[in-house]
Amino acid sequence: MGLLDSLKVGLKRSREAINEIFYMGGEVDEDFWEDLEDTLVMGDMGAELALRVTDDLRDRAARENLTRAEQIRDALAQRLAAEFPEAARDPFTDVPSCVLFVGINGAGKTTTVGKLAGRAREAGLSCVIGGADTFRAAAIEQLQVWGERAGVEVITRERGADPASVCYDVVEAAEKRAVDLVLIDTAGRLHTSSDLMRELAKVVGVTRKRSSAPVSVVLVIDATTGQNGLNQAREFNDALELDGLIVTKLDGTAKGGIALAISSQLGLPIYRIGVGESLDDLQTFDALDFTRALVGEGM
Ligand SMILES: Nc1nc2c(ncn2[C@@H]2O[C@H](COP(=O)(O)OP(=O)(O)OP(=O)(O)O)[C@@H](O)[C@H]2O)c(=O)[nH]1
Repeated sequence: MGLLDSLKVGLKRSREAINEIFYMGGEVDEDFWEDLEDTLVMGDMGAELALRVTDDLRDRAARENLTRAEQIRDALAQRLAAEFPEAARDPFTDVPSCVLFVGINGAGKTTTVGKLAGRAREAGLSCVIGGADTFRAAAIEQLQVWGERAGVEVITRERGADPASVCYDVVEAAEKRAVDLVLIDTAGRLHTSSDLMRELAKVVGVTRKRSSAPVSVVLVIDATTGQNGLNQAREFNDALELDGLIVTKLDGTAKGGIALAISSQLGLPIYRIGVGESLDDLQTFDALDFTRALVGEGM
């Protein structure tokens, strides 16, 4: 199955809901617009965004005399795609670069670091992985497994070591060797835990200060989290000034709208999306491919 197909399977739930409106009668009338707005809200996009998109589309339909629902479908995909801010730079290919991965437990940080390390190797970039999750012994082991899989060295310290000083060491070692790409995994934490968020702010501060390569702080977010994902992202952004997002588990039962809500509301680009658990299941984000998978391509 191609990566785009995995995404389409993952977004099936949202697409089916949207398909229903398009198939209902075919005529664009007041009910159609109301159903569209409701469906977008139900798909986790948030009420404000759903209203804005529906209003714009309604104007366009009037202007261009689009009277059949099918004509609206691609206009909807285009309009939704326009909500995603574009990345000014790609921290995984514009090297040298140092990237810190943050997020709640189980979001997919370690898996994503492994996948990206594999991609970097394939692209002929030199890469090291930093293990700043010294909280759990199992986390260090898991990262080492991913490092072996990707053929990339993992630099870490013993369990309980100060994560900020691990980052300092990793960046220093990488700079001595003129490594292109440094990927640092951090311990998962709840956005509501202020002590752990302060610790993370220190990790970010030390890394930004020590690294001569640009540092990007990337929030890894599980697409199946639903509306709570927006609160999470807001808290991480307030504490750390995020640079962008990686949205995982879009092959699962995600509705997908949450990716749009976060990216659009916080003005954060999506660098990659995760569409499975293996090394190859990572995709460069393309806004229009994503929104077309979300709204379907018609008959
Ligand atoms: N289906 C699917 N599963 C994923 C994806 N990314 C990660 N996972 C799975 O999600 C689970 C958690 O992934 P991890 O990479 O361990 O998450 P983490 O954020 O490092 O977790 P902590 O170390 O607890 O902070 C694992 O079972 C992964 O295989 C994805 O894109 N799709």
